[in-house]
Amino acid sequence: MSAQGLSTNNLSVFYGEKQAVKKVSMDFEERSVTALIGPSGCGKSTFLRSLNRMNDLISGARIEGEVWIGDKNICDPHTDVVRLRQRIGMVWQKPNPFHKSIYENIAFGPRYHGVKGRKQLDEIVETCLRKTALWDEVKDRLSQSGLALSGGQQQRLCIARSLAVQPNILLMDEPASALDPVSTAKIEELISELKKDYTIVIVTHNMQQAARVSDRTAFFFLGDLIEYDDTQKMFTNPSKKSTDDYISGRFG
Ligand SMILES: Nc1ncnc2c1ncn2[C@@H]1O[C@H](COP(=O)(O)OP(=O)(O)OP(=O)(O)O)[C@@H](O)[C@H]1O
Repeated sequence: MSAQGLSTNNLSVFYGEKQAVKKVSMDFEERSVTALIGPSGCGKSTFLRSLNRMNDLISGARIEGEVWIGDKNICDPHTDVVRLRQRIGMVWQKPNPFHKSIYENIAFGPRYHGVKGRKQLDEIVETCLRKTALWDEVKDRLSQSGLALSGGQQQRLCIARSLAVQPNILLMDEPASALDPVSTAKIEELISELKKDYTIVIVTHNMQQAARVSDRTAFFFLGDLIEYDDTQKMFTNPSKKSTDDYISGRFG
């Protein structure tokens, strides 16, 4: 595995007595998109959140097993969680810009991590807005509130905010499910563009979206990883009957 590679080994997540994720071992391909699919409640979001220790914030949640980034097991209690979340960004289902200007939404993270110069911050803001195809839409109103943007623009702003602290990995939990079809298409285009530079893991309920944007797909059911393969294979010739049943809409 390379210095940045992401993988899990026998990863289990519990909420109290309930086991939501059951000994899942996965290697994520770098600079590609992995989709996590499966019926509601099968543990996709729980698994995703454990990849950057977001489950730490949920009382009663407990992890067993390992999550590796390069040669570091991030489940180690000595892990610097702030630094970890800088390397592994998270984008949520509902766009959640800060109650700040468009500029400050992006400058906040780098400033927190020590970038002070205005010129450098200006550059980061422009680069991140260009990467998310927002620059032309907002360059003349950077001091306006991020909340004044449309839902789709807000979500792209949130993605730009994640990029500003230079992560290697982006986790996305149904990033387009709250958006209209045009905004969804823009987010999907953006994901395809971003995978040239980032390793992306996305939870989606939308089978067409998984088929369109991902290179690899993992099917979860009741906390188990049932099948994990190239997306094309998963959607045309899955190995397990339950994968086939789910993908073809026979349950879930
Ligand atoms: N904070 C929590 N406390 C207790 N149980 C939880 C918590 N979050 C999730 N669970 C339970 O863990 C299981 C997995 O939930 P999770 O949200 O990870 O599934 P999911 O596949 O992402 O579902 P969905 O597609 O509906 O978002 C479910 O049984 C759920 O009820």
